[in-house]
Amino acid sequence: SANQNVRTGRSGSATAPPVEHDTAQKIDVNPPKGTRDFPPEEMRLRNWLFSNFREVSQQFGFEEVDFPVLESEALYIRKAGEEIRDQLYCFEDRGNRRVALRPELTPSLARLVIQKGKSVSLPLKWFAIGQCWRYERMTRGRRREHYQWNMDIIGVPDVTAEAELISSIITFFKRIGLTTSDVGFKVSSRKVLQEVLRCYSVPENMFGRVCIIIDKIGKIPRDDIRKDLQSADMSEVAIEELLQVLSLNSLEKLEEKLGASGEALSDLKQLFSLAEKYGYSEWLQFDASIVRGLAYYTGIVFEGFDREGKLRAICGGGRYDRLLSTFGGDDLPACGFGFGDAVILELLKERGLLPELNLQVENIVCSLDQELQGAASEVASVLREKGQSVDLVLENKPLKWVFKRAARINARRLILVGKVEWEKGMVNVKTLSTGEQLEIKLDELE
Ligand SMILES: Nc1ccc(Br)nc1
Repeated sequence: SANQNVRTGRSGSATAPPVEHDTAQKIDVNPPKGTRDFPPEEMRLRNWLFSNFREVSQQFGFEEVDFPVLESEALYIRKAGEEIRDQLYCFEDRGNRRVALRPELTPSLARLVIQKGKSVSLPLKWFAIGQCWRYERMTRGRRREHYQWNMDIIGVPDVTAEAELISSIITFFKRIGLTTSDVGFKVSSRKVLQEVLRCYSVPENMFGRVCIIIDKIGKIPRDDIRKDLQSADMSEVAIEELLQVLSLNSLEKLEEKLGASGEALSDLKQLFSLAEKYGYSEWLQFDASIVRGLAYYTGIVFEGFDREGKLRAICGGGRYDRLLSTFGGDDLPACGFGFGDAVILELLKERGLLPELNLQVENIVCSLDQELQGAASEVASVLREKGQSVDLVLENKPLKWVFKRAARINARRLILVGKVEWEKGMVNVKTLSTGEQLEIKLDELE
């Protein structure tokens, strides 16, 4: 309290003994392996990215949702051998519950939709921006967390939903200055795979597993792909046929291979026709090798890629009509995508499209002597009540220091509270860009 001379730690008086603290031990000031801090400059860039995610989602009429970063491990235990399962950041909590840091948002969304049940009217158009985790042996030095933007449409069985989702991502790309010469979408349908597997009587319960194996094409040696497919009960002939179909990159060739009656072809034809109507056909290409690495996709799948081919997929998504029933809910048609915060920033950096985002404070307020500090606080409050931003100088600093700080925070005005002016109810206002200096009555400040 004011009348005691209690040491407050750093600046207390010499008389009282120092407050005892835990014995100092040097801690590692870096964040845990694979994780990031967001100091102001990085946080401005992240906020810029997320504002664009959010504004596009709202422009498409989507509502924002979020879920706990910690979920029951059971949400992610799928038997298809996915990488996401191998890298689950999971543990047993103090209540002996098996829990996991979410590796993706879609299972949480499915859980919430089931929880809401009949109380929500369809279709649901929800979006979320959430941190997702994986525990990867740091041998590969990759990140263990990233932020993902998701948009999902629940309750629409037609590919009109997928067309709308792709349109929203293209809108986002255009907003941040990317064009179809920078990025594109590879589009296919898992029904292509399904139709081939059925021709060779591969058991339905192998479908998810085969998809995960196919997704590794280009990432592991071709012979390993063949071995994995053999282990999924596929014959040599079936494997050959499958690998041939996966190399198709035109709907005409797909029709020659699979015939004109299959759902895969009709879905894809409808999607490309809708793309024409949206005006984004040039952004899409059919590529039968696209299956995506999540077991629950059942129909159209797509991924955004950089045309220079230097980076990993920018985003990806598709239809997952069976996910809800795997959680014991009633099946509902569903589709969505995930868009990570890493590759897009690498791409923008490479294209020289990262925005210049500087701190901008309208006013810096400073008293010219110690007994006017209270007056300076009064001036700051008056300006803040008018909705203006104010950096109030809190200590007795030389003017040279104040001008330096004003430049660093890009202040528009410097408000000086001096004894002579203050006695007349005035303050000294300096417009920093022009150097113009005025004496203004406090209640006329705006
Ligand atoms: N699923 C997932 C989670 C975290 C990171 Br980093 N990458 C992928």
